Amino acid sequence: MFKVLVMDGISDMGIQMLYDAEDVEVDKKSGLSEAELVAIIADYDALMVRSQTKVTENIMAAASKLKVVGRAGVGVDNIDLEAATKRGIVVINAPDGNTIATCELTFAMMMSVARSIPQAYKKTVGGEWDRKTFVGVELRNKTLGILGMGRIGSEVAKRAKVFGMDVIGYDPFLTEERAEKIGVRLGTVNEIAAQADFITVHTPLTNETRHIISRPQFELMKKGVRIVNCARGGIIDEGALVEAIDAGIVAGAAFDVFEEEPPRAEHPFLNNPKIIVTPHLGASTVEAQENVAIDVSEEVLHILRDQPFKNAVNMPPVPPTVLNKLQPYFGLGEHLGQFAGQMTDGAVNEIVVNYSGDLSDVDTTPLTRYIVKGILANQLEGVNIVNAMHLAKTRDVNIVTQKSTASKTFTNLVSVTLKTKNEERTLAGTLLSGYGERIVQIDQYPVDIAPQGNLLLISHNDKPGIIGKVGTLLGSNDVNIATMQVGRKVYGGSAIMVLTTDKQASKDVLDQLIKLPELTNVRELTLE
Ligand SMILES: NC(=O)C1=CN([C@@H]2O[C@H](COP(=O)(O)OP(=O)(O)OC[C@H]3O[C@@H](n4cnc5c(N)ncnc54)[C@H](O)[C@@H]3O)[C@@H](O)[C@H]2O)C=CC1
Ligand SMILES: O=C(O)CCC(=O)C(=O)O
Repeated sequence: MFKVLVMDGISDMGIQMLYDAEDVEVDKKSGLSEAELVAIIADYDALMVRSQTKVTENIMAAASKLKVVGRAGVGVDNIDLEAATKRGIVVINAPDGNTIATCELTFAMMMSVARSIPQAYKKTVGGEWDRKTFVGVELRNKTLGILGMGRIGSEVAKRAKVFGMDVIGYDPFLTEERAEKIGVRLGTVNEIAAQADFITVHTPLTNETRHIISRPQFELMKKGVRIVNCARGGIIDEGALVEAIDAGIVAGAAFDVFEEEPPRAEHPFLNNPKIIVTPHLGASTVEAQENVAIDVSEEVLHILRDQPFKNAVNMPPVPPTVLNKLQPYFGLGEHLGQFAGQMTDGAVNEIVVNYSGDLSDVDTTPLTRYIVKGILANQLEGVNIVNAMHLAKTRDVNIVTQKSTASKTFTNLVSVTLKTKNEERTLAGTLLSGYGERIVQIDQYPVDIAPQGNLLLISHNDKPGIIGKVGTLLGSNDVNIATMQVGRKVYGGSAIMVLTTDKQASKDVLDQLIKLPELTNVRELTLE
């Protein structure tokens, strides 16, 4: 039974599938301190949060069973990604579910700041009928500058066009073609600062975007500009904004997010009549909360059940077309890794993976993760596809990936070479239509083995009668042979024998085998 801890009031409707799952037990809690989470987290296989809970290194360190942290939203700045990656904990988010909600809040903020709606409301309910103070501006024919033209920024741009606005966008990843398609002009941050009547930001908070709008940009701005931030506190320099309002440059600002949340009672935004604020409500619609909770619940279930998942933040994204092509090979990759890892002794210095045929024209990094996971799992505990590359790097294992266009015999071939100080071993496998995974080469020997269960890998000198001797010895020790493969390059030379057996041979049986004079090496391998 998997235990899932759901924090921060994530929508019950959205997590219904977790309540319905027979292999999952859900605990809902909120407002726990770091120490309280540290005390209980070891019980849980999955943790789901919004932006309130900070998932820190201390919490991860105590989370001995935790496989996944699910963020019901976009930004993962409340989760220590490095700590998660180190421990093989997958961090997933729900990037699509709250786009429209946040875009619509941005628009609501833009219109509120254009017409001073919150200020007018406050006066009216206070008994004043003031029709002079609140003369606003229209959006039509105004220039909107958008920093960050991803999901939310693009949706804001579309709506702004319908309102008759001229839109300038800045995003290092926005191509001219895409900008043209959305009907947006490209501009630099400073061009936007100089030309816009409204500026809204929709980037993540990174080293590049922190204070991307600060004093030098405010100094370029037209008098009367209005500023909106529904992305992250810190993208716009809060102190510089207050100065620009006092200097009469900025006519109004609307902020949903703060450098420190919740803001201190004496925060300068909270008593400034030109600044309207909301408590990080961008994603707070019934629809968005349901969407993100459904998306995250689905992914959490996939991860707990060892099924493929897509929105991992601490692993590079895999485009669906690539994933479709690679997914059938994940099992083969892991088995090749497990096999290769158990074929060698001593520390691995280098792993060389060669992909040929069908796999040579796609980014095979996700498949390499499975291979490396299989190899390291022989030596280390807690290896998974999230931390496999990281663990290899921290152990100075060099990973080399090669591609060759065609294999002479197979339409696809994955070969793995492990180099240690003393040896170099190679293994190759393929996916055969109708037969599934096959190992087709061990070192220089051609073989045909299904990589599963218990295997005995025997090196021997090719002599008449050796197969009989091995069979008799195993039989007399009640080890039933399921399949047997023999490979050799030349008659009478060195050869290998690979047996699959119905149960593991005991240490005693292995000792008896190695005493047979024709055998030079015996290894038992277990593939999961
Ligand atoms: N207020 C709220 O409740 C919510 C806030 N957000 C915030 O909004 C942000 C944007 O969300 P999405 O549009 O879904 O993300 P997204 O990833 O689709 O878009 C972000 C865009 O920012 C661009 N970008 C990155 N660095 C940049 C830079 N230095 N200068 C200009 N552009 C840069 C990226 O290229 C990308 O196109 C999130 O990172 C999150 O922090 C998201 C949802 C709700
Ligand atoms: O969970 C929330 O309400 C915050 C949403 C947010 O900021 C995000 O998705 O990045």
